[in-house]
Amino acid sequence: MKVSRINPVFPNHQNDSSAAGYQPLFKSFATDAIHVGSEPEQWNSRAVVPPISLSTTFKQHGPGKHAGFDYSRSGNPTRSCLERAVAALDGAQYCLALASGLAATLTITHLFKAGDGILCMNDVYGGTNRYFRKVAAEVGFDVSFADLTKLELLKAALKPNTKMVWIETPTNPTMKVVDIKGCSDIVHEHNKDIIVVVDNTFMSSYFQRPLALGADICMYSATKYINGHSDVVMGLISLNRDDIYERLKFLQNALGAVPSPFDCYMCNRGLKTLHVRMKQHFKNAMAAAQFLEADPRVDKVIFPGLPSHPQHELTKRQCTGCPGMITFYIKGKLEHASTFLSSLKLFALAESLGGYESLAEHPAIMTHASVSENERKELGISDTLIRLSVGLEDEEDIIADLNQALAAAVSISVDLNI
Ligand SMILES: Cc1ncc(COP(=O)(O)O)c(C=O)c1O
Ligand SMILES: N[C@@H](CC[Se]C[C@H](N)C(=O)O)C(=O)O
Repeated sequence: MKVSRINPVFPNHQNDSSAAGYQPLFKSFATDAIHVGSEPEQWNSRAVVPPISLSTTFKQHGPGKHAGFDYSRSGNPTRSCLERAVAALDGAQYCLALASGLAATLTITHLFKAGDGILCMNDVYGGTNRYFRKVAAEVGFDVSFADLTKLELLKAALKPNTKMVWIETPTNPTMKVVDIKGCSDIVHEHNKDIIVVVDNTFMSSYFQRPLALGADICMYSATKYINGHSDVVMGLISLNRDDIYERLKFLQNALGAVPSPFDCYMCNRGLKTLHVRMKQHFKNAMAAAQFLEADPRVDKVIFPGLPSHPQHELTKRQCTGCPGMITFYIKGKLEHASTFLSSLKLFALAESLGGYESLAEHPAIMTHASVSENERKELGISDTLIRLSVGLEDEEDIIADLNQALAAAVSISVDLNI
């Protein structure tokens, strides 16, 4: 039987978004997601699905002589399965799993010492901003922020003590897209020892491979798309450099912020369908973004897949597509944003993103409340900014829900001027 590979989003082309100008899909992504790290031959039982290895300790042949594992914080068979799969998907030699995205951030930061400079993209997840400003800076790191979408600002912000440049792209929540290759080239020309880290949480390895674009480390809040089912909190770090890996592996054990075997099992399970989920997130988000952009009740939509996005061309140059994240400004005031959010029926009003279910939130009050008011103002995180994580439900139902919540927002008695 001939299997049709016609894609309804890009009907004249094969089953990928390269036809719309994006990078071609990564070769054998689905096969690697499903098979790498899950080889039945590694188990005596030949289990096709990796078992959850709950034992905290492993019997040794003789003192210090073991079969690859001695203590579960230091290494765990279920965790290894996940780490191997994610490394393959990132085009990396190594991957390390941590207890959360922030645990990954803090483990990476422990590569450095007080007095070292950390330069961070100015718009990042509120908890990353909070960690760098209110924890790392307080223990003596020289933390600074710059808009890294402007390469001249990156050049100007590099200092003699800069040891790490932290990029998040697209940014949470204002969806700015940073040129990973452009930044990595500038940073490494300035000093090849500076470590460029990319938070790849929003894109996932399906849409973006930072290591191939020159970054030294790719990290994730796997809590989001990588697991994809909103039931695991986890972080991941992928990389190719042996020296940094050895130190991070040491820190994974020495700091001890490791995920449980059960969570590793769950995340590996979620990973098997990453490619299927991301395609549908892209399709649904594109439809929702186009609907919102055409709607007079909406001021502005920020979605890298729309030609109106300031870095749409860059997105196509460095990514294979876009995830389900959309940010938009509703017309009116805080009351309109609040009414919209509390009127949603299918979207849940909740923090987090990247799960199969649609979520909506108010960054200024929720995920980015830890960012100072002044900074929020500078970044455009205003009272009317709404962030959507478009899920995998039927497109018509997603749009109908947005439509009815916008209708509820305009019906309130506060003057809207439209
Ligand atoms: C882009 C991004 N990076 C990192 C984090 C931190 O991840 P976690 O919640 O898994 O600690 C989050 C969300 O929390 C995020 O949205
Ligand atoms: N990255 C998530 C996390 C939500 Se914010 C979680 C918590 N309130 C905190 O302040 O740490 C997102 O939705 O962006």
